[in-house]
Amino acid sequence: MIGLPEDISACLFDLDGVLTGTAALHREAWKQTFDEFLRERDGADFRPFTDQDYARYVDGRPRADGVRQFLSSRGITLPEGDSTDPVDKATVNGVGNRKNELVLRIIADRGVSPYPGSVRFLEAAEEAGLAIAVVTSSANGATVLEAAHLNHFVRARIDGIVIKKDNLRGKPAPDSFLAGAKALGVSPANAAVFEDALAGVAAGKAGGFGYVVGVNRANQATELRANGADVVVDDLAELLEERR
Ligand SMILES: O=P(O)(O)OC[C@H]1O[C@@H](O)[C@H](O)[C@@H](O)[C@@H]1O
Repeated sequence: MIGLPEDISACLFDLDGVLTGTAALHREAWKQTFDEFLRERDGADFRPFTDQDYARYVDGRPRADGVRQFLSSRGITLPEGDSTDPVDKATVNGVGNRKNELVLRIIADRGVSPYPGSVRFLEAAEEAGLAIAVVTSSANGATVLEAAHLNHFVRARIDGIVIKKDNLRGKPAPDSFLAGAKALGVSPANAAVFEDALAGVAAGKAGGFGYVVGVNRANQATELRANGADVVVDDLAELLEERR
């Protein structure tokens, strides 16, 4: 009764941009980080980081992958460094640490709100007896889930910390979603993936999941379909309305 195929028994939700409005906060922190980096490197007439750069190279991917992918699109390669690098060090980790410092500050200042339509959908999924996992590339997944008061819906969480610890390939590879399905004890064919990022719907498609729901938060319905979404909605509550 919740707008999913009959044989779906589990839901794997991305977090930022699917359940909570935090994708825009990540994008803002990334823009400030990369623009500062490029200004420092190229001077005042640097080419700024755009929304399209975010969608193509950064959105949905683990932090370090986002740094590498975007910089490589500008012909820049940095040494990896390590997780203790200061925020002004020109390494993949240094740039990532700067972004994390900014995003945590933005989250603390503005707070985290869940999308009301997503909360309604979570309630309906729970009531329908579906198993629920959150699969996010963010190492801040636990903090965001808790701040949004959504923890009680979630039976399993695969986040950026688990991805690193278990050496999983980041989205668009399917590994994190496959780990989510495994944690819930369901096969991919019986699980639905919910994603707002192009790399995320691509991961759902690559993993052979039963249904991939693209959540269109950034005016990219066509791209979500092209990258693997079976259906695209602007808000998860639309799925509930379809079946009324
Ligand atoms: O830097 P974090 O919090 O570990 O997050 C990694 C990525 O997590 C994803 O959920 C976001 O879509 C990306 O914007 C973000 O870069």
